[in-house]
Amino acid sequence: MEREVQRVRQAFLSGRSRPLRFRLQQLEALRRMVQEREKDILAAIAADLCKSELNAYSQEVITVLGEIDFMLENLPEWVTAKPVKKNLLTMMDEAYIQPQPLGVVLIIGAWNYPFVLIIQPLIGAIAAGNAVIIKPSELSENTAKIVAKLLPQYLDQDLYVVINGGVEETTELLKQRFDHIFYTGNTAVGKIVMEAAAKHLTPVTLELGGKSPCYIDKDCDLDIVCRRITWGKYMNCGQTCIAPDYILCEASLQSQIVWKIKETVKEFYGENIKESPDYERIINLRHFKRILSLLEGQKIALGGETDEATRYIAPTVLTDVDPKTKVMQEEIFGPVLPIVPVKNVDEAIDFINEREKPLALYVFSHNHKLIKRMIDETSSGGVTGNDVIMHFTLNSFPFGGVGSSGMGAYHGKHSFDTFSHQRPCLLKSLKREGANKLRYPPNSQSKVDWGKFFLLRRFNKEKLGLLVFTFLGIVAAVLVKAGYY
Ligand SMILES: NC(=O)c1ccc[n+]([C@@H]2O[C@H](COP(=O)([O-])OP(=O)(O)OC[C@H]3O[C@@H](n4cnc5c(N)ncnc54)[C@H](O)[C@@H]3O)[C@@H](O)[C@H]2O)c1
Ligand SMILES: CC(C)=CCC/C(C)=C/CC/C(C)=C/C=O
Repeated sequence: MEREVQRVRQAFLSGRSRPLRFRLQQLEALRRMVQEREKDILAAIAADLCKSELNAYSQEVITVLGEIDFMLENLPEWVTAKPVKKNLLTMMDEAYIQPQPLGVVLIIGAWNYPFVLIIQPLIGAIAAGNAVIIKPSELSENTAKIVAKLLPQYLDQDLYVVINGGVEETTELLKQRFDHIFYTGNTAVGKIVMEAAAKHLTPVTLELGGKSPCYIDKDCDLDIVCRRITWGKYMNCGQTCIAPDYILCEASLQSQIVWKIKETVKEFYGENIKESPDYERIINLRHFKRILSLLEGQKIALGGETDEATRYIAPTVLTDVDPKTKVMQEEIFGPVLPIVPVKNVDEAIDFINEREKPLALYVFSHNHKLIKRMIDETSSGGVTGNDVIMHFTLNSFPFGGVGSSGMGAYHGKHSFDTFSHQRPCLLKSLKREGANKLRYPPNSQSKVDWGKFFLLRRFNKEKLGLLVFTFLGIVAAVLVKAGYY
């Protein structure tokens, strides 16, 4: 493992990942890989998650292709050094911020969207000029294998390396020194990753999970609300980090919500859900049993049917759920939707704020002010009003959590920034030493006064500032040279 990381570091130190042209070439090669090997990639995702190729394409491949195109279009501008505002002391100098690659990045992926969750951060890391080691989830083994097979056929083999394995391999990998670790997965392992990173003072991005609440105000169109929630909750069989985890609403709305979700489930997946190509399965038996255990003692208003042999759990809704029960203590990550009755929006806000900060928050209402209030008075990684999931699709948004749902963010320019160091560069001339004498010892009251003037004085118009500065610089230089200081 150590030798593998060393090999990638040597490749980074060769400097070849840095030129813009190289980054663009690698991103284009990655796009070619996705396009030319689409069938293999979709088959692998399908095998891992019992997902139709159409769904795998729309949920994972479209996002990847969109992200690559966005990078290719904008990268030339992002890599360019950006001049910054100057003060009077640096007015004659060159001052700019130069984004630079961090070095060797480790990307650890999760199994639930096994392709996009490793390839989207990879796109950002390549765009920013880094070398990358990718550790796909061992639970989605088909996707892990195909990615390990295809990447070296299209990308630089020493700069971008896939290492497959489970806990043992990841633990070994985490002992190595990286310049950034980007981890997607559960919060408990997030802590392990952060602890390992701390040993080398390696910065981390943690894309974690949590219980994302969904508040339904009585002033709304319940048909549309339930259609959107049904889509976002049961997509990928509920195994989506930003799926609505539970509903908060007035008790009287519950029966209508159950009825409308039932109708929508029928419309989306047909009478026989098991036969639907659009309804997935639980990833493994451990998660299947974990989800079943969440149903114990609950009022099942819809669904509840299961089949262990195929790890099938029907779209399920629970009503009158007690917040103290197990289903409300952990992220569900399955097709089970509890409804917790609250009296009003105040109680909903308190309910959310008494718990860990979620990855996403959803609010449904015709009342725009109520939605704004919910946003102002709570915290979450992201928010969508009157829909679910959709903030994920906008790559101008930073995608990430807050508090226990994660730290750092990515997508689009945010990915580029996450994998870059914003390096401040100040280039001075070796001339104009006279003015510089003001800051050299021995100090004096008048030097301090000049220093205050140069550093604290603000001018609205930059040009006026430059003129005044030039004049004062000349005066100061003359006075210093003449021995007045
Ligand atoms: N924020 C996001 O973008 C996002 C996306 C997907 C999933 N998630 C969250 O991830 C969770 C589901 O994923 P998961 O954690 O079950 O995925 P997982 O089991 O695939 O684990 C994630 C990664 O951690 C590694 N890992 C597991 N145990 C480890 C250990 N002890 N030490 C070191 N590495 C270890 C695995 O090898 C894997 O690569 C949910 O909480 C979900 O909300 C978040
Ligand atoms: C809008 C469409 C068709 C798809 C969105 C795909 C989606 C839900 C991706 C989720 C990726 C992600 C961050 C998953 C977390 O578990």
